[in-house]
Amino acid sequence: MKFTKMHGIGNDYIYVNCLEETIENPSEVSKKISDRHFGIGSDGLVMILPSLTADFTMRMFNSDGSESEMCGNAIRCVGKFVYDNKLTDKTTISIETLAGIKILDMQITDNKVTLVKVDMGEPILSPEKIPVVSSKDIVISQPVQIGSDIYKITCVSMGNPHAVTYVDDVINFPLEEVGPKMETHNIFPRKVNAEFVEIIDRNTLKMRVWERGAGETLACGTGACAVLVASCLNGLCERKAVIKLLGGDLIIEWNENDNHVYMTGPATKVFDGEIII
Ligand SMILES: N[C@H](CCC[C@H](N)C(=O)O)C(=O)O
Repeated sequence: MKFTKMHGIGNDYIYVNCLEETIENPSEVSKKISDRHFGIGSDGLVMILPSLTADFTMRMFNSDGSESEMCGNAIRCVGKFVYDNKLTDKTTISIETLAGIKILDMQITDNKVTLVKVDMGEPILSPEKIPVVSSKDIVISQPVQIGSDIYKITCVSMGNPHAVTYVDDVINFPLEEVGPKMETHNIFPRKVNAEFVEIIDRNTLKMRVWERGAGETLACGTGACAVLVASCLNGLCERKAVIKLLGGDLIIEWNENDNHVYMTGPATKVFDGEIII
């Protein structure tokens, strides 16, 4: 199977052109190739497929084999993949995902995509659609017990579920201990991506993420969007801000006119390869 290793600010995936390749069991393949010792090494697998309703389809699998509805860092790399490999000559393209069709505007330098702005659509705030078990109409700064500690979470879906918690010192936060317990907490029927955020100022947020199905990653695009929305709902930031992640920065805006969230960031190719699966 031919593949391309790419990353979005350090959130790295294996990309396969499934207009040419066939993957019988993507969940098993994702687990196998994601292993950083026995496989290629990645946060998961991304399949690029045809679409009847958009220019292309993206399917994304975490390193544990679970499929996600949407992946922000990956969709930017899908845009780069299809343009740089001349599968399209359009600089504005549509990608079908399990979270709906997303529109990408791509910046080109020397015939290669360098920066991508993605319309991530509207944030989903109703608990039953996130999903999260709650008696409230919206989950903002709600207490949840993890071990002997209480954390206050704000829940947002960008097509995939997120729980956002504010901390004083995110770099030294015990993510390996708290992250997996939040990910699998029984109030999340489909588990959850857990973001932990330190407010730098009203235009700058610093975050780490324990991803559903992948553990800590260097960046999470949908997570950065969820963090911006949650921080606006908590009155902690402006509607456009720099989100600083371990792997790099994203510019996120929650537009008050169309209620859409826009994510702008880079997409990077590492290498092409071939593997027997
Ligand atoms: N682990 C996520 C999918 C990847 C999201 C993240 N890598 C991004 O860039 O949005 C989930 O199961 O919902």
